[in-house]
Amino acid sequence: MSSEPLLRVENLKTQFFTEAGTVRAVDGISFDVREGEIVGLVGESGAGKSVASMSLLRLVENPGEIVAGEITYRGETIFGLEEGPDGELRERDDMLSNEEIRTRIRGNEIAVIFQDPMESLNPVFTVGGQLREFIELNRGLPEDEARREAIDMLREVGIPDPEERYEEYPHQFSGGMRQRVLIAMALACEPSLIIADEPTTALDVTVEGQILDLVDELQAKYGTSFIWVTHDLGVVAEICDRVNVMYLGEIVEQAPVDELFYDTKHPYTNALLNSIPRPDRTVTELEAIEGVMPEAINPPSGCRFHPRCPDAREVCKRIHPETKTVADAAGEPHRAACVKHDAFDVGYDESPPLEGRVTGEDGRAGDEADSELAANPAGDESGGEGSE
Ligand SMILES: Nc1ncnc2c1ncn2[C@@H]1O[C@H](COP(=O)(O)OP(=O)(O)OP(=O)(O)O)[C@@H](O)[C@H]1O
Ligand code: NI
Repeated sequence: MSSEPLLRVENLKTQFFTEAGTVRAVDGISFDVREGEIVGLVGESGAGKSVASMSLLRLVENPGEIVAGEITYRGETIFGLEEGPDGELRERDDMLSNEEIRTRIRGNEIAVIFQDPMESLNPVFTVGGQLREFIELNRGLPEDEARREAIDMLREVGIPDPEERYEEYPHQFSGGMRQRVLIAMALACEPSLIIADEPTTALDVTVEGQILDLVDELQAKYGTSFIWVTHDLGVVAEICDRVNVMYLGEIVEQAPVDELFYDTKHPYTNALLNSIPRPDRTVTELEAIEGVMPEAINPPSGCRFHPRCPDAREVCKRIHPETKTVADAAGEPHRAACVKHDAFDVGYDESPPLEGRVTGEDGRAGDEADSELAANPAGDESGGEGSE
């Protein structure tokens, strides 16, 4: 906490202006990444994880736009707005130009790894050739030196016989090996930060485990910081130091990884945890999270999670909670956006449970509600996960 973080994101908002309405994909998130740590960005599909990641390098495309917030990397402004003389918001003078982002930051300082290596690798060129060219362009090395470096990098990420594999094409590599190539490419310019957007999601569990081990190893060796995007809390447990849980464009819980798992403060995180297998729990059946995530065009009033939340009360429909520090996690703030915590003091304890909710043994009812609906706290927003 003492030194300035590597990357600081404050109140970032990114929206898509579509015919159906404004999609508030990222809606005021704040987090930071320190030197040498792996920070998780976790949440269900549509939570805004990828849009947040793309925003960090100003890669959001039309009809999307960053509309608010500040992104600072090593004291430099990647994004920042100020009020102009006409009262309108305008980009700050000290904001890096597109040219500076492209030549100085992207790849060299902050690299990105995406889920699908085939999108990042060109099928008609050899793997080695692509890596070599990337190194030549970004590090200004002569061809033979870049070639040696590329082979070293392939070896470094655990590709056997790198000299021979250098000459092969992407389709000759397995999914896991392709992902290793992308990691090599990301590492090639020795960036300080790598943003990895679900890079292991398409892989089988064993290969995923190997890649995560590799990342752990490389992270320790190079001291690279990572932002690791995933919907999988199992992955988070394996590699992250600190975690941000996203729901409908917002960060609803933020904590060091152990605190997130063992002292969970947000019901959504709890629901996510209940939906994965855990070695320290004997669950016979995995619980699916009730309901589906609503659209980011028209988010629910109050707490956006309230229609699916087992702890929701009337007050949750009205009050939109900011993310606040609700506990101390060994000197680190443990933050959550849920009014059931004392830090909010908005009358949660006195507030009646939401109408039509199953609240326990006595709350069952609603005469015309059939058993399926009554068993589903999310009511008509249900994704059809009725238990019987
Ligand atoms: N080009 C676009 N135009 C309109 N809406 C978009 C666009 N890209 C993303 N969105 C919307 O922004 C929201 C966040 O999407 P995002 O891809 O960041 O989710 P995610 O958390 O990465 O999900 P996933 O796990 O499926 O990758 C979603 O509601 C999505 O529909
Ligand atoms: Ni995504």
